[in-house]
Amino acid sequence: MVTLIVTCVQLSADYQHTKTGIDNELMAMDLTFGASLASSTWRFQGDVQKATLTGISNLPVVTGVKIEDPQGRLVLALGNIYDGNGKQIHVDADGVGSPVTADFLNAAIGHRFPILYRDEHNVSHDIGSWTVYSSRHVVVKKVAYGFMLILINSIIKTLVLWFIFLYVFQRWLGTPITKLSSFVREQDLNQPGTQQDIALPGKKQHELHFLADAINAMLASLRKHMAQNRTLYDELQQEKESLRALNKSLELRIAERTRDLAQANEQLRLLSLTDALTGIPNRRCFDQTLEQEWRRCARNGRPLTVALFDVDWFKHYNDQYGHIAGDEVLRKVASMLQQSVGRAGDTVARFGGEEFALIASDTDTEAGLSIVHKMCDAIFSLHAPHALSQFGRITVSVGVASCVPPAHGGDINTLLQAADAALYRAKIAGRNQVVVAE
Ligand SMILES: Nc1nc2c(ncn2[C@@H]2O[C@H](COP(=O)(O)OP(=O)(O)OP(=O)(O)O)[C@@H](O)[C@H]2O)c(=O)[nH]1
Repeated sequence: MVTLIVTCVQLSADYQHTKTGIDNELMAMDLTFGASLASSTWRFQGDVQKATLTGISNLPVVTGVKIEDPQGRLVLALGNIYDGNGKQIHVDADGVGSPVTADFLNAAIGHRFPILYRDEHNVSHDIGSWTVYSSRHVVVKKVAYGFMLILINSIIKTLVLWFIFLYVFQRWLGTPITKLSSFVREQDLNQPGTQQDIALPGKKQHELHFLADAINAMLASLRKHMAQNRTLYDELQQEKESLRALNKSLELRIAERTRDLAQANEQLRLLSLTDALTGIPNRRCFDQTLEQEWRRCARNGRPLTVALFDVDWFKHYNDQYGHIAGDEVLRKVASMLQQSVGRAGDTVARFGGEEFALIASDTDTEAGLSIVHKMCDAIFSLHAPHALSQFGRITVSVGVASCVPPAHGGDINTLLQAADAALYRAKIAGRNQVVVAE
């Protein structure tokens, strides 16, 4: 671009210089041809005039020439001239004029000179004027050659400068920058032990050496931080492993504790349903079992029998043998009652105090009586001495009640009350006997 601008400036100056030169040449023509033209015009020597004009028009800088009389009328012309109307025309050797296309290059530069003839008395006569023309085309043609030289010169200079610049750039900048970028690209900070620095050739005196030093420092810092990160990462992994192990052991302990808790709950549940003194189901268990069996028999339309056992004259027994002995008897009675029930589904429970109860599902009165008698016989067979009893041993009175629970409604308490009423009657009737509810 700079070359182009410089060339244009140079060309413009050259154009102006050439134009001035042509102007000067045209101006000087009057000195050369003025006298000849004045003489031939004064003497009306048309041939000489024409020959002179042909000679003038053959000059390289001249494009046209014309002679006019003192009144401004065209006398003789050759080449491109302006006529009396100011129009540009071309006059050939035969004096025939033809119009010329007006354009920038054809625009004529003319110089008009008076034709003065000095006679033998040294008197000056104005006998007309002559005008010589050149054009921009002539100037451009002259300049073109110079322009070509200037252009070629500029191109060669530019190319040489470019090659020098490229060589210097490549030698001092391109190669080191490529080396630096390859070095940075090849660095793998995740590979410990590949530590190396970059060193540029030459003395450390220009910016690229400073850049290389900065890159080396930066990489050293990055490597140091990466090593620290790796150590931290390893520590974190170890922490993670130990946490995982801890978590696993905690899970095992929780599972163990959960199992223990479930066992403890089960034990508690069993304890809450077991009578502490005798080890057989307690009153709560009796109530739950009776309710379940009541519903089951109601669904199946099956009979259900309940029996209430009460140890006879037990207050007297306690009084006679002591409370601890009384506890022992209660344990024996409970154990015997439980052992003597026929089926696994029958439930014997401590009803409260010295009272026990039997639940026999799918059992009518007759079958229930059979079981109850068997149980009473077992108690009687214990031969547990009771000095204050008329039977001399521990006996029980029993009230038995049976029903088929209704599918809807019905009241368990009614059945229990019936059994209790039967038990009361057994007591009234003399004890050690079984009474069936009415
Ligand atoms: N040793 C002992 N005695 C108990 C227990 N529970 C209740 N008793 C006693 O059992 C006795 C029951 O007496 P009562 O209700 O008068 O009846 P009974 O003396 O058996 O007379 P009848 O039932 O009419 O034959 C009371 O003295 C209670 O203290 C117990 O767990 N252990």
